Amino acid sequence: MVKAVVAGASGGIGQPLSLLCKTCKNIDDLALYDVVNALGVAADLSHISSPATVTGYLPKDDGMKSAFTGADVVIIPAGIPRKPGMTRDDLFKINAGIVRDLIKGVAEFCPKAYLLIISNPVNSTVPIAAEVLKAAGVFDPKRLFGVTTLDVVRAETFVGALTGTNDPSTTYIPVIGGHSGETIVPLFSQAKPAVDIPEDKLDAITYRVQFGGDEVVKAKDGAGSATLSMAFAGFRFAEKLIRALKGESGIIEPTFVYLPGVEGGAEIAKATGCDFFSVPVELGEGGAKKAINVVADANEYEKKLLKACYEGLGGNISKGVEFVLNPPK
Ligand SMILES: NC(=O)c1ccc[n+]([C@@H]2O[C@H](COP(=O)([O-])OP(=O)(O)OC[C@H]3O[C@@H](n4cnc5c(N)ncnc54)[C@H](O)[C@@H]3O)[C@@H](O)[C@H]2O)c1
Ligand SMILES: O=C(O)C[C@H](O)C(=O)O
Repeated sequence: MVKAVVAGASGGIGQPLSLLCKTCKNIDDLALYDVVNALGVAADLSHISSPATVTGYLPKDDGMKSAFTGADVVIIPAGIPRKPGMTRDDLFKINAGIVRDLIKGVAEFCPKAYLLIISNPVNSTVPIAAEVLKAAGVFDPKRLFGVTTLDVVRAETFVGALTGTNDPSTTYIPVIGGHSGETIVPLFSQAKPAVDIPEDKLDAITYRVQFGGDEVVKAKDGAGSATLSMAFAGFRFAEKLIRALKGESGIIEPTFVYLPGVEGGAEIAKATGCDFFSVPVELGEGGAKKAINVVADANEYEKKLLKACYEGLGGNISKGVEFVLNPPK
């Protein structure tokens, strides 16, 4: 019996993500939480003839408590998206408080749940979540994941277009670091099967993975950021995690974790100078089983990218931690 919650279920990501969860054979009970329209989205999805039961909750009548109680997995895409001209960090002011308050609810109502944070800026919202859980005495680093899967999905897609493969998703490409601009570092040299990216195309494809989010923000022209591709990516990660929790072995996916709390992570934290970092993580019955040190094998081109990543990411992480430890007055 697996209960999954989508918090922010009525939004651009939340609705298609909830749809995918409703059709997932590994989810039995789906709770949709939002500050608006969660009952409508739940009523709509509940007519789909798949096994999962769906219920919707608003903040009134202890809705968060009802939604979160008994949850095994909580996926959080709640918060505002970017408009053209904004960085993900510009979202901090509003989304930091939204994530903090949702995680307080998690700590109270489902402290053992596995948490998948989608809300931006991920580089800061995941440290916020960790600090809130620590303060409540329920932080387990093996259960907290920043969802960076969209960067991996983009890398697969853009490389697929270059190689002309029939199915881009069959190429494994570790994308590591954080989830914004230069903190996103694709390691094309470690693709499996190997890909041969012509030298004159390397800068452009790297940039496209790092700034792919901007393409969508620009194309949507004020109507938000990536929602459908993000729902696909968020579901891909959630579904893999649930399969691993149920005992399937050998599942590896890059995700933004608190490295010192995951096996193999301490040495990566030492090498990168960042406690929170996305690396390929082997998922298991207890969540994050092992962080895989792909940093050590980066080539010279990738090492330069990583240097810029460490510089940007450190500040984003501290900003999140500070928000909880020294809350703005
Ligand atoms: N991690 C990633 O790769 C990635 C990719 C795309 C978007 N995002 C981020 O995901 C977030 C959501 O994007 P979107 O396009 O779905 O936005 P959206 O505005 O369409 O939806 C957000 C939803 O969150 C809800 N919400 C707001 N405050 C809430 C609260 N306190 N509790 C519960 N629900 C609340 C809103 O009512 C809304 O339904 C943004 O921060 C965006 O930047 C992350
Ligand atoms: O770009 C954004 O703001 C949304 C998301 O983080 C993305 O990568 O598409």
